[in-house]
Amino acid sequence: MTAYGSQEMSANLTRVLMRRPGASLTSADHAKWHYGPTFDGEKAVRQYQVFASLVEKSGAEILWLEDNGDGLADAMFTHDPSLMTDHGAVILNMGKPLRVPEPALHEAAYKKAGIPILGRITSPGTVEGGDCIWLDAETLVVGRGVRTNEEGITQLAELLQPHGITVLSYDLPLWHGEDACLHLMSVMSPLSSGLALVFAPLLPAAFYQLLKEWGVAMVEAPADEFHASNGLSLNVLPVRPNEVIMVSGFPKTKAAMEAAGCTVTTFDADALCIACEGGPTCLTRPVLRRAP
Ligand SMILES: NC(=O)NCCC[C@H](N)C(=O)O
Repeated sequence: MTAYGSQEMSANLTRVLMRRPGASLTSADHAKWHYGPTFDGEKAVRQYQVFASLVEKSGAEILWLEDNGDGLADAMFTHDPSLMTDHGAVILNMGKPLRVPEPALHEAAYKKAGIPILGRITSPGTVEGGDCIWLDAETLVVGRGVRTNEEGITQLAELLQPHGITVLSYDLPLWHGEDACLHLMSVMSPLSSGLALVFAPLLPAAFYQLLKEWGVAMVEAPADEFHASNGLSLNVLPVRPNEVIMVSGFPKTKAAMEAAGCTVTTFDADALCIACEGGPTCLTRPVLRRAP
């Protein structure tokens, strides 16, 4: 099956590229990878298994990349090295130097699956998938920050423009610095086409105004849980519109989404997501999202 296509963020998750963590993660030097004090490789692998079973249970087909000990601990965050469009995959170029080899793994997986490659971002351009959010199928919003630069955004816009896609870009704050991970998806998680979970204080102001103009209803992520989770309380994965998977331990954020009509499933991820700075969306690269 070669099905692909995804120019939206919350339609039914039908096919997804994921990498099971193994030796590369369990042997990772936490200081080198900027992993926090709750990092525990073996526990992270167990927590990942629970997460993967939730994705499987949602009905999505998983295309697996395996961790064969290549040392790429962050490669489990498959959201970032490529972007899927209705016209094929865009192979991105990483802003975090330790992650530079990862896009080649995605390219090989897509070729094996018979999914066409639409194009590539090349140096000095950088774009990471976590900085890209489809507002609608013709509008991609990109966060310019430590991981995604102006040259990368220009390349991406040129690649997508012939397909009728407009790229809008906004500056992200530095927040915890160049070594930490702050993507556009760190401050906004789409829940359905008209609803998003946001941490407004870190949203680019003009992007916040655009969301209001487009009539996107915003659920505010409670600040205390956002800070306590290193921002991961906000990173939630829709498997269907208004049906999401999130990290456990943040009841106020969960309740806020439920009050907005969402069904929320949680899993424990202190050693995996909180420590490694990436949540459920970051652990998945949607290959096909299909409207219900
Ligand atoms: N899309 C995301 O926010 N991905 C999280 C990636 C975390 C990883 N440790 C990184 O620093 O790139």
